[in-house]
Amino acid sequence: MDKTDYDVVVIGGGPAGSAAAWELRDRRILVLEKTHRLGGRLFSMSRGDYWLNLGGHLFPAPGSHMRNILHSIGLDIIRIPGNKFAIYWGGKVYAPKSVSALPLTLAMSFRERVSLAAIGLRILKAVKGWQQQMQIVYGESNQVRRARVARYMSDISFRDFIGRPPRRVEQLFQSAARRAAAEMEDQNAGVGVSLFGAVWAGKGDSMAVNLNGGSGRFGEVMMELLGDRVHYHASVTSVAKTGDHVTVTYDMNGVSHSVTATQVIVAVPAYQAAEITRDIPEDVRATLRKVQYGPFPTMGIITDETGPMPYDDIYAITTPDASFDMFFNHANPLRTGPRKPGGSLMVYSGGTPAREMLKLSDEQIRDTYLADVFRMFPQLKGHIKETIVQRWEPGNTYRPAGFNFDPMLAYCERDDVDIHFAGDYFAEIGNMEIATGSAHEAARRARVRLMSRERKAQTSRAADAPTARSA
Ligand SMILES: Cc1cc2nc3c(=O)[nH]c(=O)nc-3n(C[C@H](O)[C@H](O)[C@H](O)COP(=O)(O)OP(=O)(O)OC[C@H]3O[C@@H](n4cnc5c(N)ncnc54)[C@H](O)[C@@H]3O)c2cc1C
Repeated sequence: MDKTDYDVVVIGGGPAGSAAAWELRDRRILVLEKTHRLGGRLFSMSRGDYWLNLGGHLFPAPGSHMRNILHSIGLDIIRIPGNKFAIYWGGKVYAPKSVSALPLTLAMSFRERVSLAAIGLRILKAVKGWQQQMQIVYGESNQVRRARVARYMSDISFRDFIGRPPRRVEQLFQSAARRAAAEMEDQNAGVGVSLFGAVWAGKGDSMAVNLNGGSGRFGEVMMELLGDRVHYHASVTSVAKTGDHVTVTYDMNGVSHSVTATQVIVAVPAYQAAEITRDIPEDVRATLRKVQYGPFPTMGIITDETGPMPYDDIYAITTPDASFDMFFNHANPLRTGPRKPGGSLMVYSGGTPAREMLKLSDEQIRDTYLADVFRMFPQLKGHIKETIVQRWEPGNTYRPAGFNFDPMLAYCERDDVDIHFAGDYFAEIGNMEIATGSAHEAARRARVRLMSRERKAQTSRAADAPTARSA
């Protein structure tokens, strides 16, 4: 085996690429990241007592890959005490103690109430089924478990599952479903159900924590720890097998570079992986191309109010009556002692409204979003200190009804490949846990393959070496 420049080259420095690199840090590694930072779609910026959040923010439960990595790189999580299923409806914010109280509390007609309760019961039953699929079965690999969860209610769309309720009820579910970055028609029923399952699990709520200091801390600390093993502004254009190694070509500051590696982990969104990776089976490339993503225009807001606000005890509000679908109060986890002045909010849209919103300029997006923020909370007028609009394309990945990911799963089972894949598209809906979990598996496969090739090289060197007698 000829010596390559690196044992492993990791492409993309989002949660998946950073996690893979961290796991393989004892090896000769190189991370190629096309932007100036690590963290990908986890992104926040420190602002005094608060942080301005622009990307992913809800972190998974103890025992998850993400939590294990946070622990090993010395980052703390903080609990989110606030309500996560509040609704802005007919000009009022409803934040009942239990999600089951919503059909009884929202102002609506009798017909709408009955419809909302009936769909709610059906979703609750489906969430129970989803939770069963999520259970860990001893002896089962993570990949098999994930594939099982992804197949849950994957044959029909969320729209078919919900049916055609009265218009106002439909708007409510439409807005909630857009957290998957897609309309109800476009995502399968399992995706929609998992969205409700993540926040509707009572004490077992699987997403009840934030990263202290903001989700951007993940990438910032990874940048410090991985140091010069990362090249920034390095946009990979090709990953190709050359003899017994892999050649990675990338553009950096307008100059084309090439490096060789024994193993490569491709940790970029699926459609980009399909474009840059040569020498993979055509059914795997076709599967990567079919993975769906929807955009998320997001706006982070720093406020400078000096007294309490009506949303202080709320973390998330679904907003069917606004130009955005979700409103988040990122200061909620910090409202434990005396209330400090100021705050941090975020709003975003998904699905069709997100695509429409992205046709506007940043200023137009800001003005449209702010008009609705003021309609919800007029107390905020005169207290907006800073806004930043972020255009996430891709925003999130989701699976449509009938999507078949089996070619990629079969490829991952093979023990004769040197190009591995990781990313949030390994699940029915994208999230940081899938990104880091699939990265852990890709890193393990790369390490096994490296070790086996090193053993083979050692054996052949030993066989070639002249023995004492023949010498
Ligand atoms: C607004 C928003 C809210 C979200 N909320 C949550 C949440 O609360 N909880 C949760 O778990 N998830 C959430 N997510 C999803 C989560 O952020 C993603 O699932 C996660 O970031 C995916 O990680 P990844 O590494 O697979 O991809 P990414 O984060 O997209 O990282 C990919 C990296 O690859 C780089 N790259 C791309 N192409 C190339 C190339 N050719 N060469 C070199 N580098 C390249 C990119 O610059 C990027 O850094 C949210 C996402 C958004 C946008």
